[in-house]
Amino acid sequence: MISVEEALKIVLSNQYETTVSEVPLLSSVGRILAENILADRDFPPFNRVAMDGLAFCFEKIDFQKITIKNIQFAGEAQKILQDVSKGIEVMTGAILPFGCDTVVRYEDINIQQEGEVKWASFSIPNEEIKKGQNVHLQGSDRKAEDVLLEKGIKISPAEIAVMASVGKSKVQVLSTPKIAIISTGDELVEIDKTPLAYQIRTSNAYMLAAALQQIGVETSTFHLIDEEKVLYQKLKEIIATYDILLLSGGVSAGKKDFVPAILADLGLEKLFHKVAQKPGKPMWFGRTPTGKIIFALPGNPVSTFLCFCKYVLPTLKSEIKHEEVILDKDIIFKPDLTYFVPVKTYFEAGKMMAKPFLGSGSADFANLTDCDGFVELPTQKQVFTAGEVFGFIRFRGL
Ligand SMILES: Nc1nc2c(c(=O)[nH]1)N[C@H]1C(S)=C(S)[C@@H](COP(=O)(O)OP(=O)(O)OC[C@H]3O[C@@H](n4cnc5c(N)ncnc54)[C@H](O)[C@@H]3O)O[C@H]1N2
Ligand code: MOO
Ligand SMILES: [Mg+2]
Repeated sequence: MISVEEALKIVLSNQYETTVSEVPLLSSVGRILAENILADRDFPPFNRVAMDGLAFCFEKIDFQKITIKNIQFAGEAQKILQDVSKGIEVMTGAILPFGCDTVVRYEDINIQQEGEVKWASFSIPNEEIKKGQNVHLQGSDRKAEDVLLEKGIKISPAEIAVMASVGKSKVQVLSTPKIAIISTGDELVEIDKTPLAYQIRTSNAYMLAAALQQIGVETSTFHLIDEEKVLYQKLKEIIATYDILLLSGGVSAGKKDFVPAILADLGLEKLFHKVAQKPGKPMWFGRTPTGKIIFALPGNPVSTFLCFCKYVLPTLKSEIKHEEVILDKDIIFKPDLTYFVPVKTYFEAGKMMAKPFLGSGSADFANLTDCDGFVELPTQKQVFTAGEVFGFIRFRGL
């Protein structure tokens, strides 16, 4: 049996190799960018008027009375202020007229008109007017050819705006693997059925699908009965269509726990079976010769969820924060296994504390609703004392 550390290392060094695909800009939100995005021109691309008002040349005007010539609207080619002692009305988003360097808002001027002649005077003290004000200078945000977005980042609406502004109607993103969630077990019925006395409703597949949905990954779900021929045939079909399989149940020592043997019959390479951990000891992990990845998670719901959070999530999320918590209660655990205990975290004097919920074991998934993660208690110790710091695997707010 291998340790938790070895198991995680094997999982991380056998990840599904994602390929790059090109998608329409809007379809790229939530995906991982697979190319650097460069500025195609300066940001802003011209000296942009930032306020509606009057533009002029600061050094050349008479501060008492500025004759107004012309209007520069947004979307118009640059106008030229022929007589630099005069001003020109400008609108936000327009290119600053040639010959001007400063803009004063309409709110800060009084405009008067006599016949054909229109002039402005300032309604604020002259000292408040600064040369260059209200002009968003060309290239002041970014220069042409600057890297605006680096590959590897997760695309949000802010990145969509940047890519739209540089004309990326199609974007290269990492392809998302096709994931199948397969629950197994004769005792399970669908959630809209009333279980008989010896049956239960299936919940693992919903739990896994929901966890993946939270990180923007879509899945397909299947349920298979504990029947060797059915498992062999259906798993063969699913492996042909999907890139990553998440199975739950059928991996332990029971007479109908066929999953490991069937996966071997299907020609999969077993990378490990059984990890020195509680819960989740019977976990199986392997791959196909073509690099498709199979996680066969133990069926007890807390085991399924812990194995998912500890091993599956790090392969699908671009970044996983390493977190630590302070245990708030002594725990004694003697077996030579890493012990993952559901905990509820809270803050005390600025430190993150963890209150353990031992519940009644790995089938007690109702317990998880009181918790927000697992604390990881290492094998090397048997007594874990209140006040000690341990690793924390968060599952709430993924
Ligand atoms: N003799 C041994 N027995 C068991 C061992 C062992 O080492 N020796 N390991 C125990 C541990 S630890 C676990 S965890 C379970 C793992 O069992 P399997 O992966 O074989 O899963 P099943 O036998 O199919 O089911 C176990 C349990 O989980 C429930 N289950 C399964 N699927 C679902 C689902 N989709 N939704 C809700 N609940 C599910 C199932 O009804 C069983 O109660 O084995 C121990 N036994
Ligand atoms: O790991 Mo089992 O998960 O202890 O019930
Ligand atoms: Mg079993």
